[in-house]
Amino acid sequence: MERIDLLLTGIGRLVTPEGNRPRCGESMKEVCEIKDAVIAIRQGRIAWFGSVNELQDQLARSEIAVTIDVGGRLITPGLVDPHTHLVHGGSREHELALKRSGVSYLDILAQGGGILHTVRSTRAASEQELYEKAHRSLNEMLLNGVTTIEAKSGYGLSLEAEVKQLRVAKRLDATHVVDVVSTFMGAHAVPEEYKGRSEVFVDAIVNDMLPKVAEEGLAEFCDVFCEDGVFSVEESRRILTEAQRQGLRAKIHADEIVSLGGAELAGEVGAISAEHLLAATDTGLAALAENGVIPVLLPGTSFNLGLATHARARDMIDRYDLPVALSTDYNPGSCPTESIQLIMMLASLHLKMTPEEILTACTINAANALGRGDDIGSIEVGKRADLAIFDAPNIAYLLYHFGINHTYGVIKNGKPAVWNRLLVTATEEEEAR
Ligand SMILES: N=CN[C@@H](CCC(=O)O)C(=O)O
Ligand SMILES: [Zn+2]
Repeated sequence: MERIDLLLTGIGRLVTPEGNRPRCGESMKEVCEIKDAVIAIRQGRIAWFGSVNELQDQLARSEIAVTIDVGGRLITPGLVDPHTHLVHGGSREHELALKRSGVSYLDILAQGGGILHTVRSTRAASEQELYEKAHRSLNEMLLNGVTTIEAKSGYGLSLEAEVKQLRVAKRLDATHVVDVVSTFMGAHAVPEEYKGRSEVFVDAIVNDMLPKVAEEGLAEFCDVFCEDGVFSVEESRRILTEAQRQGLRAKIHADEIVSLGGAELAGEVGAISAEHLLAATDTGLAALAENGVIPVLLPGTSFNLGLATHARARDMIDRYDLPVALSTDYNPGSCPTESIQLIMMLASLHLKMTPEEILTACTINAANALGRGDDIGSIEVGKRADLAIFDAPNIAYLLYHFGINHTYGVIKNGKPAVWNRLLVTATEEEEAR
């Protein structure tokens, strides 16, 4: 007899992209769909899955510890959110009136607000305060069906405060059921004490911060806000190549507002992903395609900033054969939402992506944007049993019925982490600490 720890039955529809690699262009639409499915889980991983009718022999040969009937619901891989600014202090609702009166995002930053406001709040917050705030956000994400996220630093902008943010992210990864992948983003803005001396701040990033982050293993990735008035292409190149030399993989906030050449740089340095890309040129998109860079699109940000333009997802998929990923960009300024389901709806509305493309973008392509395509991002034998269970008949319904949370349950590492819409793991482990 084959031992099975958990058997999920009564799956009305199982939908998943296939394989471990990023799904490019046309192939983003190809998902595997199984009606009346079952999933067997052993030691936190998928043992086997498929149509219940075709698995009768397998079922008869199994010794099943626990069976849960999911009542005809929809199951997908656990969603992956590959671009968040999870750990930060404070909030910025006071900037709402300014934004509504037409002051631009970059002007608010140039006036010492925006990211710099959050830098002041983050520096002033204790590690415990940052931890508790981020923990609440992680719960929201989990309740949305998310099982792995990326978290960037970049609101410390000093060695001490960046390390504080990254330590909080590490602690969350250890204590919270959602996996947290860390990115060092010391080059998020030039802090006030370095105003007009960005080259000196870049020296501090390269000579002081990066070595500390690399030595303590505080982050896997390094990101730079390559933008007009923030970090130039030359400065971004210097930081990212130095980060790569020290063992971190490159990510770039590229061509978000101005066509600066961030996408071209992403291609040149062989970044794992390039994010935003609203203003990316054709040359930039070609550079991503030629160098296997994953475009991570953040439609919540263009929506919340009230921009008339959106990232060219259709061109990326149809003309450049790119593997588009989607993310919340959760942060206190340009996109204060943890809701990946809202982002999925906006990807349908503004980016004109199909339901299948959106699922692929939020699972296997997002997993690859974090270098984790072999372990998560699809329902596959041997992969981690991270699953989202939705109160929906099919994936199109998730985009159609908007503004609500469709998640009924979440299975993380083979165990229920959300059930009947409620958190079931208040992480006993964490409480014991
Ligand atoms: N654009 C730069 N960074 C974030 C926003 C950070 C903030 O406004 O606090 C982003 O990805 O949108
Ligand atoms: Zn961002």
